[in-house]
Amino acid sequence: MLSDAAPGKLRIVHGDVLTFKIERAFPGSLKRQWEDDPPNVHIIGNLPFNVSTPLIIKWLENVSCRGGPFVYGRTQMTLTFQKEVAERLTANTGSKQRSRLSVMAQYLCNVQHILTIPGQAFVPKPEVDVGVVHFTPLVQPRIEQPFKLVEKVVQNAFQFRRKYCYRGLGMLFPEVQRVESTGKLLELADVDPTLRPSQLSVSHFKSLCDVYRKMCDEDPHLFAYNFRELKQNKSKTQEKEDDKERDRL
Ligand SMILES: C[S@@+](CC[C@H](N)C(=O)[O-])C[C@H]1O[C@@H](n2cnc3c(N)ncnc32)[C@H](O)[C@@H]1O
Repeated sequence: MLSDAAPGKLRIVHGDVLTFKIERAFPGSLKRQWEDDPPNVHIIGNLPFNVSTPLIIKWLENVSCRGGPFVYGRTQMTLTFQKEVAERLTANTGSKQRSRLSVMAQYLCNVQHILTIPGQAFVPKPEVDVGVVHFTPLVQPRIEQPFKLVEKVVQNAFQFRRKYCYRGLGMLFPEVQRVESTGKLLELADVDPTLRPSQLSVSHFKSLCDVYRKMCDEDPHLFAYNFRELKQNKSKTQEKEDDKERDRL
């Protein structure tokens, strides 16, 4: 009905936004250089919350490698999220909502929480309020390291939210070298080990990622070390042991 009302001006594509190839959706003539003003392509989305959160992670990774919607340049996005997620995306250093998402979004984009729409404005009314967030990719990311490396450092740092940051960052390293390597990382990055994860600024994360990158270059096995995976595998092994024990009884 909508496309009939605007012939030639509106094209409706039925599909899954998570797999849709936006990079092929618009004419190549719209492409701009990364350093130029944003292109005449704007992504606007009001998606279910279980889609919008994984999607923003995917699109942030696309920003970092200038892929997906960002083959057109610094494509702007205006997206809705559960209000709490919108607050996390835009949270400043030191605030209660400061989280992994804040750092991942803010190192790559200028992020603004434009407005909050009360849940009752929608039919059917969702359980939560809705935050509208605007993203403009930065010409120069605040951290110039691969997305996966930044994600790993940030994820580990926020692993123990209430503890000093050295606790979470320590999990980047195998147990045998943990104390020494964490000390070296924090010292070379000039980061106070007793800051809480929420007190770490993007520029703290930049130093941490740069030093961690050097440490990974020196030790090729380091990046593959994953404390979380080990923990999961350990608990699976423990589960199996428990099952065996139960069978014996
Ligand atoms: C909150 S409603 C918004 C409806 C309308 N766009 C608006 O703003 O009023 C979310 C819409 O996202 C659609 N949707 C859900 N999952 C999707 C996906 N993976 N890809 C594309 N659309 C999806 C649903 O069909 C639904 O129409």
